[in-house]
Amino acid sequence: MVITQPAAPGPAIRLDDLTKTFGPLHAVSGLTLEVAAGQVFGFLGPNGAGKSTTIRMIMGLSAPSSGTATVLGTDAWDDGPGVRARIGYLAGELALPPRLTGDAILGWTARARNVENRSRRHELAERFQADLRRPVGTLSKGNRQKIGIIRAFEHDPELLVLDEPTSGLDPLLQKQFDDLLAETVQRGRTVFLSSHELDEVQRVAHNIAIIRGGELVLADTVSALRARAPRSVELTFSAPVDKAEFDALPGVQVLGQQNGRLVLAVSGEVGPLLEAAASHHAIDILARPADLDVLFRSFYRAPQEVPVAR
Ligand SMILES: Nc1ncnc2c1ncn2[C@@H]1O[C@H](COP(=O)(O)OP(=O)(O)OP(=O)(O)O)[C@@H](O)[C@H]1O
Repeated sequence: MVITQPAAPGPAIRLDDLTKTFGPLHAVSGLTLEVAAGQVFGFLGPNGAGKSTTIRMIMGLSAPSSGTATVLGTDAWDDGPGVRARIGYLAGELALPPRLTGDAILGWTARARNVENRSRRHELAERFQADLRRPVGTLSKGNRQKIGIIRAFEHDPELLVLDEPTSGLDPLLQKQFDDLLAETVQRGRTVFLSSHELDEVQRVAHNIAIIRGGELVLADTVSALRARAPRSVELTFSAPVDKAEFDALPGVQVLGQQNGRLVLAVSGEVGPLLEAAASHHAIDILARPADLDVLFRSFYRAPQEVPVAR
C-alpha cells in the first residue's frame, strides 16, 4: 500500500528563473519570486512589461523557454489542466460568448468544474449588482467584467489569478471588490493580482512585485515600502529656523521654507526630526501619509534611471 504524505504547506506560486523569449525578445527574463499562501500579491508593471506572459506561464497556458512556474506545488506546464482546475482566473481581455446570458455562462463553467454553487453565485451577483439574465453582448464593459469576477470566485478556489480585475468598475463596486479580496485571504486563499493601478494595489496587497522589461525590479511588502516612501511634513515655528540644520537630518529633505514654515520630505524614522523640532519653538505640525505612488513611479521609468532592487 502506498501512503501519500500531505503536501507541506509551501508558497502558492514559486517562479524560478522563469524566462520566455519570442525570437530575440526576452518578454520575461530570469523571474524569481514567491507568493506566500493567504495573501494578496500585487504584480505591477508598465505596458509590455511581461505581466500577461508571466500569467500565461502560471496558468500552464504557455511553456517557459527556461525556468519553472510551480503553482500550488505542481509544475504549471507539466500539469496545466490540473493547475487550472484549482485556480479562479480572470483574464485581462475577457472574452465571453456574447449571445449567452451570465447565468448560462456561469452554469456551463460550473458544470465543467463539477462544482455548482448557485447560492454563492447569487450572493456574488447581488453584491456586484450583476445582471445574469441578459445576453452578455448587450452589457456594458463594467457589467461584463462582473460576470468574469463571479466566474473566478464562485467555486471558492485556493488561488485566484486576476488580471486587471476592476477595469470598468465604478468606485462603489471597487470597494465591494476590495472587501471580497480581504474576506478571501482571511479564509486562507491566495490572490495574485496583476494591475496597472498603483492605487488599487497599494490598497489591497500585502506584497508587491514590479516588473519592467521582463525583469523584476522590486519585490517587498507594502508596509516596508510605505516605511521607505517619503512622507510630506510641514512644521511651523514661532520664528524662522536654519533650513540647513533640518536638511542635514537623516532621511529629511527640505522642500521649501517660508518665514517660520518648513515643508519637508521625510523617509524612515521621524525621531531625529521631532527632536530637532522640539529644540526650537515648534507651534504646529502637519504630516501626510506616505505616498507609494511617488516610489512606484520611479520604478516604472526607463531602466538606466533606476537602481535594480532585488
Ligand atoms: N505571442 C507573442 N509573440 C511575440 N511577442 C509577444 C507575444 N506575447 C507577448 N509578446 C511581447 O512580450 C512583451 C511582454 O508582453 P506582455 O503582454 O506580457 O506585457 P504586459 O505587461 O502584460 O503588458 P500590458 O500591461 O500592456 O498588457 C511585449 O513586448 C509583447 O509585445
